[in-house]
Amino acid sequence: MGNELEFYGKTHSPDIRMLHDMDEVVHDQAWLRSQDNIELYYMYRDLSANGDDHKKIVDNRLRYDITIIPPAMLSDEYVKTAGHYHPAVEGHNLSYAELYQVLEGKATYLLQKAEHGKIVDVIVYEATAGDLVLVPPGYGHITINKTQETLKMANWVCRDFSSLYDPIKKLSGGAYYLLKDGFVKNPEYLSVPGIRYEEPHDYPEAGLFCGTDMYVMVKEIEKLDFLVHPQDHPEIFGQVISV
Ligand SMILES: O=P(O)(O)OC[C@H]1O[C@](O)(CO)[C@@H](O)[C@@H]1O
Repeated sequence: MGNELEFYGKTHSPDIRMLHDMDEVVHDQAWLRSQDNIELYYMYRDLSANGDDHKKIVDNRLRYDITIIPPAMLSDEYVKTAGHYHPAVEGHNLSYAELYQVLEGKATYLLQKAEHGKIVDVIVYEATAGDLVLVPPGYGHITINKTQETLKMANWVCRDFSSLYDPIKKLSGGAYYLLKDGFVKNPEYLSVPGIRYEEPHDYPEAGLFCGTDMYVMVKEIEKLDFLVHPQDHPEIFGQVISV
């Protein structure tokens, strides 16, 4: 109770990520073991403004979610999502992408690309309200709220797959932890490159612009096909795929 979200006049209840759902990925394990199982963040999945929109979204194999992450410290670490990768699109060695937009507050997005068991790229985006961040194929991702404000963000993603949590759980979290003093490498990873900091930007090829509520893409939903068929969209993924 008390965590409902209003979206276009309808009330939605969240899935709640609890602290002990995150046992494997929290930096301070001694602290974690002494803690009660508190609520960390709230996921409102498969939202739509009305039945027509919902049909369009489902017919196009998409999903629109909102996630709310209140400020919190996990001992010395800023609150974050559990983190996951996406599976490969059937018949291709390219995994599904995902598009985020910050609605309120500020987000730190950590993206990491694994190849043959090694991390070959780490990107961090600092995003504020209106900013878009695309998680390209091949990248696992974690969202961190390092502020004192609640973070509210939305995502568009293909609805036909389950996220892969094990690769990040097995290595006790992402390639870096964001602690009070800044990013520190996770020693469980054998070799990790330095962080590349990138700025959120528009994706004009897909009609996506920072500052415009990306839910409105439901009106031209075919432009989000790059989330369902990334292999057909070198105009969006050409550069990142070749990193
Ligand atoms: O699944 P995690 O790593 O807890 O992250 C939660 C986020 O992932 C999503 O499931 C989409 O990837 C969102 O609903 C939510 O923002």
